[in-house]
Amino acid sequence: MSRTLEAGSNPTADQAPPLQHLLQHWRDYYELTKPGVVALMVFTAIVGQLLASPGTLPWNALIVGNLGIALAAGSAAAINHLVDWRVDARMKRTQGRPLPTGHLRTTHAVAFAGTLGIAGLGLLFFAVNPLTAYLTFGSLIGYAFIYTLYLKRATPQNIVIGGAAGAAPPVLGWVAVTGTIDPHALLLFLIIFVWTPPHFWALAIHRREEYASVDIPMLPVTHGDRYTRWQILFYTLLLVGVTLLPFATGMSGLIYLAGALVLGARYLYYGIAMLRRPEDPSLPMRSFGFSIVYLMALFAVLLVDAYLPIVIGPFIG
Ligand code: HEM
Ligand SMILES: CC(C)=CCC/C(C)=C/CC/C(C)=C/COP(=O)(O)OP(=O)(O)O
Repeated sequence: MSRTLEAGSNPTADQAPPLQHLLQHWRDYYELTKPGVVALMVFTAIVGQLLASPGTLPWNALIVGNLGIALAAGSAAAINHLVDWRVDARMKRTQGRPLPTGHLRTTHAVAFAGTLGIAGLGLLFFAVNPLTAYLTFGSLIGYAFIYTLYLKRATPQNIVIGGAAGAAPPVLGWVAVTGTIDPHALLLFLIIFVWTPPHFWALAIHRREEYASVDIPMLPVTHGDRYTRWQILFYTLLLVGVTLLPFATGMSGLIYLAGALVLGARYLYYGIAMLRRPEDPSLPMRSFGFSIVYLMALFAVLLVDAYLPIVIGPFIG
């Protein structure tokens, strides 16, 4: 077996005492947590928290709650690296990760994931509220085990179903403040749930050959490039419809409506362009990049819409 296929063969990782080992390899551990993804998830959780408590800052949920959610999500991401390291070693995009390269041993990664998970869920249970801890635990199991271990390898609908775990953070944030599941929080869940397929399938089109080579049944592998592009357009249209719901239900106002329409129009442009110009190899990854800007901006606009009147209210009487 080649060295890149032996997870955890690095001798310096073996011998150093635990603290020194952590300091030496902090970058590898950091990478295990998928920090970019977790950062956006925490942002959506913050928006959930601030919408749950207009006008007052829910400090405990903001600080302890988000720390707990980030630790649990980082733990789930590290378990995903552990479950997938053999597959990751065979795909160009992922072969430089800490486990396939042998920068970290699997036993160390197991200890790291376990510590993060217990710390995160413990914080949520004891210092926030039990319901937030239960729901976060469900999301962790949903992503790390149900999606990664089973769905990812079983069906091209893997990311549609598995997307539920990644869509949970605004609900987790909301529950961290109120202790109950609010229908408005479920609207935010629905937005991320419907956003996930166009987010991921654009990347999957670009990486179709890699997924095919490791027998992961992503939609472009099982149903082809063109069918996936139509599905992306279908979900983007659905997304534009779903993003109107916060306005339609009176949860958000005109600032949000304008932002959602402008962002939705841009996202639809990518969906249509990908169908009209299948020969343009740059479009799928540009659409993937825009999906991240889109979600960040949409949640930022939700916040601006809710807080602008509170912030400028005193100045305009
Ligand atoms: C099942 C659901 C999801 C799947 C399959 C998925 C898949 C992916 C993949 C394959 C990448 C590329 C990682 C790389 O660059 O190697 C990625 C990046 C990213 N995803 Fe997702 N994603 C999902 C859900 C989410 C959710 C719910 C969020 C946030 C709310 C999110 C935010 C991001 C961000 C911010 C990046 C860029 C990370 C970076 O460049 O560091 N994703 N996603
Ligand atoms: C507790 C809680 C909120 C949990 C959420 C967990 C979480 C970090 C979800 C991330 C979703 C994601 C990046 C999926 C890609 O996995 P992949 O295996 O398809 O992608 P890869 O090939 O890049 O690893």
